[in-house]
Amino acid sequence: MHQSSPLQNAKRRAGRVEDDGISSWMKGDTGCGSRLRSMSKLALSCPRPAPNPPDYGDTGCIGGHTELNMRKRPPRDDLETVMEEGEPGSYTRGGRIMVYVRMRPLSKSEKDAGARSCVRVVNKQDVYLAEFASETDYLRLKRLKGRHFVFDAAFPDATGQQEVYNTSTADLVEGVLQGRNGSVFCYGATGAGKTHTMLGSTHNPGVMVLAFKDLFAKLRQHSREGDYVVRLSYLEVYNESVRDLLSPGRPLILREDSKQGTVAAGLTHYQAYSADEVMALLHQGNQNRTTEPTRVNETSSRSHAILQVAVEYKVHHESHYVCRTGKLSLIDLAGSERALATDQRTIRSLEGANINRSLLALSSCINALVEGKRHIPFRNSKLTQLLKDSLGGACQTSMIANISPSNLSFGETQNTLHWADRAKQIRTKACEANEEVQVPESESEQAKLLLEVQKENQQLRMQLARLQQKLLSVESSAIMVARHSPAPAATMPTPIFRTPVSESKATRHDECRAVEEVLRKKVTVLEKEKESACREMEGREAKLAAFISSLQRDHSVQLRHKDDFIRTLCSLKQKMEAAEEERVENVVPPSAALSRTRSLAEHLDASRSNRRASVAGAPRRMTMGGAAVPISTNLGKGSVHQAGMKRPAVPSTPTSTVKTRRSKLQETEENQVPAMPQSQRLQQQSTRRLSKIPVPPAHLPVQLPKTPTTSKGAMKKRTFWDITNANSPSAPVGRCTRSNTAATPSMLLQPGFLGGGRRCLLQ
Ligand SMILES: Nc1ncnc2c1ncn2[C@@H]1O[C@H](COP(=O)(O)OP(=O)(O)OP(=O)(O)O)[C@@H](O)[C@H]1O
Repeated sequence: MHQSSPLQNAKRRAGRVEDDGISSWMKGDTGCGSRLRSMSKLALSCPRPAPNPPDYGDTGCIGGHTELNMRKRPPRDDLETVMEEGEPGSYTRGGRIMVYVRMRPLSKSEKDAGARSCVRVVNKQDVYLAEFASETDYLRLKRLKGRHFVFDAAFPDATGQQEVYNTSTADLVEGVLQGRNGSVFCYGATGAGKTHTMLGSTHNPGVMVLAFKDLFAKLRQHSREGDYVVRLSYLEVYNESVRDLLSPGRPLILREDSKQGTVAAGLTHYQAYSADEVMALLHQGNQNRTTEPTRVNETSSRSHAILQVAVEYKVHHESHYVCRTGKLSLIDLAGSERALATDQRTIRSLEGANINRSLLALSSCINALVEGKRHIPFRNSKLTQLLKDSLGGACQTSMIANISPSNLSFGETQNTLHWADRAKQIRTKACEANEEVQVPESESEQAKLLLEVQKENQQLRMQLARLQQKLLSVESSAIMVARHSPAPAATMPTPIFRTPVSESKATRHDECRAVEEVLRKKVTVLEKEKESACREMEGREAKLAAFISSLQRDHSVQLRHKDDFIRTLCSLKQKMEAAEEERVENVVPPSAALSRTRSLAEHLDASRSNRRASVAGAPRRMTMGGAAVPISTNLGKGSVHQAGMKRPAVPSTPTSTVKTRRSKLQETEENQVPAMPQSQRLQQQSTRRLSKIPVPPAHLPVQLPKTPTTSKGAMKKRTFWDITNANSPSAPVGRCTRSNTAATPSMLLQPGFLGGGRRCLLQ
């Protein structure tokens, strides 16, 4: 019936003989747990551990209510015990994730399908898993293996919600109120009871609801009304996109925050003041959550849901108050599932693939954390990104692994238990309390006042020290001055500085008086010096003024001379221009003019000689073209009459001009004016014309016109007066770049200035 294992034999040999214990384990008494633990310890130390396995009833019912089926009990050597060193009950939260297992009852459908329980929870910590095989399935029967797991707590199917909450989450809520972060998440296969554990129903509320109720109750207990703030956010990760469940909209983006860790940007945070408010929000969020019926679960959650509660509150003490900030994350993961477990192969299978992928990423992170790897692949999925703080951060974390007892779900249950067992080894960072001690306002004011008084006192002390130093320096300088200046004998009959300064007050007074006297004398001397200096300065000033006025006079005289000179120059220029114009007017070809002049000169000579001849009785002759020609004395119109000879042709001289000349010639002849060279005559003409040009008065300043003329005709008529006096009423108006400035004498003397100015005016 019963095989003794080597371990039992060893125990017996060691005098620690125990009964096989099977019956008592089946009953689930408390003693069996300790026995199992002691055996497990032994198993760890023995090369081939073989503790006695628990018994499994035919019906699969658990809880020690069935008869032992000895035939189906797996061999003891096959039982694999997975335990950590140390007493399981001695687990503390410090530094690692707390792992709990909750088994749900067999569902009606499972019972109908003839499923049996393959899991046994013993002593609220130990979980035994057995694989059943039918009696005809010989192959599987041979491979039957029993597995034993020990967790921080294991909840059998009959465990109520409150107990689960008290064991797994209540201390986290307490931690949040102390300013720590905490998180609880449920893991398991689809339909294993995660949502039931986390959310529950209206009549049987789950961990989330109970946590809120507890939280608000404790807040009211610890803090005054109005001294706490509870903020709530609720999101889901569906098909690798993050959604806000309290205000659905666009998918949210995850961001890394140096203070808060991974945060969903744009997530709504509702402020709640009571548990009822939270319930309403939770209900609203759950309505928005993606749930679909699958073959396994009527209301299967197709997303991972994360509910976060941030708590800020003040705890009042006698002299101060403490401000604490904590955060509690409650996570309901979507169930891992086999592809066949779901009926649809379209959207549901895609959801399932995404769920499995994210859970695989979670498993990878847990493995990496357990193995102590440097790199933890949190970024592999949105879920692991969001759980980063819960898994590897400064956070108190509880994991509830939900399992189904059905032998039909053996694989999923086994995976879940293995996964949960591994998660036990995850170490978390030390979770420091986020609290700030603050002094009440009245006391802080007093402290502030005290500080101010102390500061003022210090400043006054420093000021006093500075003044004392100053006084000493003044005294020493006074002594130095008094030493270096001879004191009058009458005022200082005794040498006052012979006595030390600190000797007596009287001596000091004498010293001061002596110093005062010396200083007064010095001041008098300085005043006298100042007066004499002032007088000297005044004399110098008068001399300088006279010199400046003489300079000004000289300068004005010089200016006048310069103006005269310029005026002369201008008149000469005008004359020359007039002469030039005259010459241009009488345009005669040079050759013709020359020949004409010559002929006139010859004619003049001839007439002179004729006159002389007539005076002497000889016939008058006229030389034309070098030959002497006899002419009549009448030199009027066509007066040249000579036999056999034509009158010489005058080349191109205009008739009027010829006439004028002839008349002039006649006049000359008549007046008997001696012949004169033409150049002299022209000069005389020019002189005569120039004498008619008015010369400006000497006192007028030489100025250029301010505004040049706009017409050429006007310019041509301008006189010297117009050019030199811009204020003249006849001054032409026009455009000129240089004419806006009054010309200085030196400017007027510039070569081409007048001509340039003229050109400018003609523009
Ligand atoms: N401890 C329990 N006691 C009684 N009934 C339970 C328990 N746990 C789960 N159930 C029932 O089992 C069914 C499936 O549970 P639940 O929906 O919580 O599974 P789940 O793990 O959340 O599944 P999924 O991952 O598909 O969402 C529900 O009808 C629920 O009422």
